[in-house]
Amino acid sequence: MNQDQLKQLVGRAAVDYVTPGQIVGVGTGSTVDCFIDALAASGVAVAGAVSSSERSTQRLQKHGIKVLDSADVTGLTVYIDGADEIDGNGFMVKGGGAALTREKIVADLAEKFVCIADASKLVQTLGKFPLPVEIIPMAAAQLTRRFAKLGGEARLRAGVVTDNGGHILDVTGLSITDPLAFEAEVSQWPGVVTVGVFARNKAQVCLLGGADGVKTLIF
Ligand SMILES: O=C(CO)[C@H](O)[C@H](O)COP(=O)(O)O
Repeated sequence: MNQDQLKQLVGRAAVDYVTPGQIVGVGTGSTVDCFIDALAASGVAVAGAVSSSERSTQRLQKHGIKVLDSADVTGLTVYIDGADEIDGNGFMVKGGGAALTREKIVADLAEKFVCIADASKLVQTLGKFPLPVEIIPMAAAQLTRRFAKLGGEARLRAGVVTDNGGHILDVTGLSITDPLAFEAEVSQWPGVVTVGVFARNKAQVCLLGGADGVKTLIF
């Protein structure tokens, strides 16, 4: 199976975590696109979705799934999203699609984060994938210096403006051995909107697609 087929496989598997009549939290990315399509095809009638991006909103609406504002809900049972990397504790790097800020906001509303990913995303230590950080543009130079002190090289993602009007730094060369401490530290640097380490809002479940089918990891 190629990577696209694995994404479709886990997208379909994630529908089992959605209950009819529920409001579901929906992430962003090509794997989530597969989930949205599978949900629409499944006949599981949800009451609506809280979406983490304009991209997912458009796809949900195209399928006739109602999109609610995050302010319209007090909580969500489940949030389904992909990841750029996930480790053996359910800690993730996210933001390859530049949607990390809204993803973290919607994930924070949910009782359970179900990560859907192909097996290439499972890593021992986070940091090989360039770490996305949404920032206020004015802080770019200072934040680049701060990451350099941690051994990272930050590059501005050219031509990208997020749904919130922010910019993205992609940081290479990091080895994130303590994701909770790293997230807490970087999150309080002035000019950081959201760091793409999801440790406080980690996954509780990962549906990992590989040659043998879908493996369910519980954290
Ligand atoms: O964090 C994300 C978007 O901001 C995505 O979940 C992540 O980039 C994975 O994307 P894909 O499913 O396309 O591989």
